[in-house]
Amino acid sequence: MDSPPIVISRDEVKRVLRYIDLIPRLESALAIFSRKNSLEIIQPLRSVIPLSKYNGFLGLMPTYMEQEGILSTKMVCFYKREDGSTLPSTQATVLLFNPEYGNVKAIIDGEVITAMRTAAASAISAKWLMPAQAEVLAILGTGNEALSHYNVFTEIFTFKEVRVWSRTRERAEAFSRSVAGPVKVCVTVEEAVKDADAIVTVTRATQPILFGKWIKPGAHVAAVGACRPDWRELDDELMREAVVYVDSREGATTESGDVILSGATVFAELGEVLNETRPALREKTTVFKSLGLGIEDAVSAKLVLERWEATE
Ligand SMILES: NC(=O)c1ccc[n+]([C@@H]2O[C@H](COP(=O)([O-])OP(=O)(O)OC[C@H]3O[C@@H](n4cnc5c(N)ncnc54)[C@H](O)[C@@H]3O)[C@@H](O)[C@H]2O)c1
Ligand SMILES: O=C(O)[C@@H]1CCCCN1
Repeated sequence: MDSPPIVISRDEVKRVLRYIDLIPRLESALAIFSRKNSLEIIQPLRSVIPLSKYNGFLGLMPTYMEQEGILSTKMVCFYKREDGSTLPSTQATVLLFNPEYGNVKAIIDGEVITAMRTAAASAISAKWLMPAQAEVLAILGTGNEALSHYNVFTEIFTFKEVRVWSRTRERAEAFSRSVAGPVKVCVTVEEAVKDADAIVTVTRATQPILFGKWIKPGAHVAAVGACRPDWRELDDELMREAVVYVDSREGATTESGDVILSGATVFAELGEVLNETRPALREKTTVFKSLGLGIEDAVSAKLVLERWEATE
């Protein structure tokens, strides 16, 4: 008889998932994704259901990676509203199936997976696109993604200064106190990004908060928020003048307000850089527009299950 699905909680995911293991799996998955071979990967564009009454969305992210033996679906709800709820604004669950028979092997909390795989993808973009001698990191936003980005960027790079900006000084100060290393609290976005080499935008803004005129030529921006076609974090000048990389061309041209409304040209997918079919123009100002991919959740969930089984 088949065994029931294993249920892996948020705390267990946090216990077993490590960037050092996750990053190589993501690099491999992004590279496979950009080869566009349906024998290797089937990952349709995310279906998104608006939850208009609650100012939110449900995204469905099925993925099949035949050679890796992974069949999964992430279901993610994300909300625009700010009504003082203590629940996270992005909540997710990942189902891992046995592709041979269709039985569910594991039901895995997706909150930490989402935060860590998104931050790891941004870190991979920075590995290839950030200036060689990067000294200053600026993080715009102080939520879950800000924390995961702080963690991975300070784990794999060495910055002389890390800055943070939030709409209120209190939130930026609380973020600065919550992390292990020193973080400079900035009162304006302009102050935070001045001469920064790497900039991470992880807000729920729907209008531009980051303007090209403030940015040092050659800086790298990992743009993570603004995941709807009418939402923005970056202004037209930045989007049009930077070299724009994305996780998925199809995703970016369907879901990203920063890409669609600015009319910017997408230069390459990150996976194409990893496959060396498109160049990494590190010396130019670069934007990595991240929307999030089912394959990232698929390989993360498989890794979580492997580590969980190994340590149970
Ligand atoms: N690209 C991806 O794969 C991916 C994955 C997860 C989340 N996201 C997106 O990243 C963003 C951050 O996610 P999170 O989980 O950290 O959210 P969060 O709610 O934990 O944090 C959001 C941050 O944005 C700030 N904020 C809210 N409205 C703002 C506004 N109008 N202007 C400036 N700042 C504002 C909040 O104060 C907070 O600091 C969201 O837009 C989310 O949808 C993207
Ligand atoms: O890929 C994801 O998980 C996210 C969730 C929030 C909105 C954008 N995409």
